[in-house]
Amino acid sequence: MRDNIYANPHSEVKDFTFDRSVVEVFPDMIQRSVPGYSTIVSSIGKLAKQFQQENSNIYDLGCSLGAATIAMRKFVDAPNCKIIGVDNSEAMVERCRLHINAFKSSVPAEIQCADINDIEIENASVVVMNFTLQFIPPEKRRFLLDKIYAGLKPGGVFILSEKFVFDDETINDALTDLHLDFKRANGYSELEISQKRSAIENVMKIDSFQAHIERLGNVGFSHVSSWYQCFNFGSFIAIKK
Ligand SMILES: Nc1ncnc2c1ncn2[C@@H]1O[C@H](C[S@+](CC[C@H]([NH3+])C(=O)[O-])CC(=O)[O-])[C@@H](O)[C@H]1O
Ligand SMILES: O=C(O)C(=O)Cc1ccccc1
Repeated sequence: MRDNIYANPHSEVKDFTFDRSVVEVFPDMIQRSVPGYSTIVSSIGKLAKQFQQENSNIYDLGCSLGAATIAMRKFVDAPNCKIIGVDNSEAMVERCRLHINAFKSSVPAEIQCADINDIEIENASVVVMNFTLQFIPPEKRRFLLDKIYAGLKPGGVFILSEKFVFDDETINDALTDLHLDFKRANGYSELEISQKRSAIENVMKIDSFQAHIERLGNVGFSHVSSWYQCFNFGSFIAIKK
């Protein structure tokens, strides 16, 4: 279904939530809003194959409808690997379970409805946060990343995709303009762009590209790099020694 949630004027633009109305249009919304999304999702599947370890867990934190989980199930083939998807939106989890069950795979996948700040991360070869950290309160991010690092096995990988702000204002303006043109080219009106920006401004707090790199190093990851960027969106890999 086409995302037209902000196509008409809202008398009051409420803070964005991943409710049932968003779930209904989510594939369209994220495809038309996040540049490079489908490339990132399919590559996450290939990265999971590169870093999979037998007898381990693979986490998809903030899984939404399970796009990254489904991509990983296509590539993961190590013995006794289980994918654990977690999301705190009941509407997302309900629909995600239907999506996962619609794809035949020998890789077990379990979808939990929970707050990722409250769950255990253990025996992990791969942890994915595909555009999720930006919705976690900033003061909770470091503790969550420390938990992810502690729960990863040696040689494990953390894959983190985010929207970025850039410290250099000239660069930030240029890449933001490219993103807005991307949305316009995908059929969003100025009204939709403006109302969506208002809806997410209190609930989606983005960090700088540099802050992500520095924090991942401070958390303890031995190898950290950006592996994909499209305008002001992109993805990092961080590998535990
Ligand atoms: N504290 C939390 N605990 C659990 N889930 C949360 C929390 N906060 C937010 N979420 C969930 O994180 C997801 C963010 S969307 C991820 C896309 C997906 N990864 C994809 O690859 O398609 C990104 C976007 O829409 O831009 C939503 O499903 C929230 O319910
Ligand atoms: O950054 C934006 O302009 C977005 O629209 C990102 C987004 C995509 C999907 C759900 C919430 C936010």
